[in-house]
Amino acid sequence: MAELESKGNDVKLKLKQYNFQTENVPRLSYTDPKAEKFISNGLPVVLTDTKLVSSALHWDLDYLSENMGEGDFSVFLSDTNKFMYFDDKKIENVKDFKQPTQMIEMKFPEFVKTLRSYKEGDKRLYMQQALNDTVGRRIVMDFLGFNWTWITEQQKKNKWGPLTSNLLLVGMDSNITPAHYDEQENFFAQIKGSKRFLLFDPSNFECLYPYPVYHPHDRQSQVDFDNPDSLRFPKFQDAKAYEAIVGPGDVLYLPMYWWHQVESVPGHGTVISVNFWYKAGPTEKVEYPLKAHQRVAMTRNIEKMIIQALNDPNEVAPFMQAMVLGRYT
Ligand SMILES: C[C@@H](CC(=O)O)C(=O)C(=O)O
Ligand SMILES: [Zn+2]
Repeated sequence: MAELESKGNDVKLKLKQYNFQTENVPRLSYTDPKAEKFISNGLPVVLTDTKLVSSALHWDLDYLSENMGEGDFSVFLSDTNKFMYFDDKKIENVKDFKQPTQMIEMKFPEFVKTLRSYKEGDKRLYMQQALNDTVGRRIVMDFLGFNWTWITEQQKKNKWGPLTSNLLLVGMDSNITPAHYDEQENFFAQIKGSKRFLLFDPSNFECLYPYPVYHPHDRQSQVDFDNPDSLRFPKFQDAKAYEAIVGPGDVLYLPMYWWHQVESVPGHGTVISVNFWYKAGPTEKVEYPLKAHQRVAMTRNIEKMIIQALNDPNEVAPFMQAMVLGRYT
């Protein structure tokens, strides 16, 4: 991370500038009592010395090519540098849905070859694959070398559910995962290169205008950060952003329901990360006023009920308008 800090201003210059204000996410040692407090309060924090993935800091394209085994890896192709997630099981709900990316299965060496032969104008690539037991022995040893003692202690202390997956992310610098939220707790470990996170707490729901729950882009923001439509999304200008730049060895605690846009910092070549997604813990006792993430969960449940009851996504908006317009507005 020091290398990145020494170029602090350059990095800022290379990073896209947006019109919302940003505040820095704290960078703390995991031994700092404040760090544990942030995690237990569901607030983002960058932990600088957990050694969570120290056993993988030597990972690079050649090493992974030799040791990732014979399995297939999901590689997303995009005509732009944006890789917006979509749920293909929901495509049937939206007429003429335009897939923003194509996903192809590749062996790791083939992915590396394609990545290395990339030239301007080609489709950009982003591999996103949950680690599984098809990987080679060396990767297994590296994986077993993760700091499971610390992270399992965090899981227990915060009463999270089970670890659901470790997503391996291997992408080109400048790749962007547009703003979205996930319904799992996340320790995001950076291995090679750097990533900039723009984070928004769950109360920004009204400023980030997520797609409807039935939409393939459920949980993703409708707002194009590069060209926000202030007529359709007038509250976007009120969004309150936090910023974190993570480099090799850094771990970002990314709380469930927190919005994040993730930008691979230009000029660092291939960018490699592994995340640790944990199921939420048991629903805490409901206290009033409701917390923002509880309101988001409630909104989602109500939308799902209406979608199921009407059995036609096209009837949802008119139904909700009839319920609200002229009665609650
Ligand atoms: C996939 C990742 C974003 C990225 O690293 O491009 C993310 O959204 C997450 O870990 O929740
Ligand atoms: Zn995410």
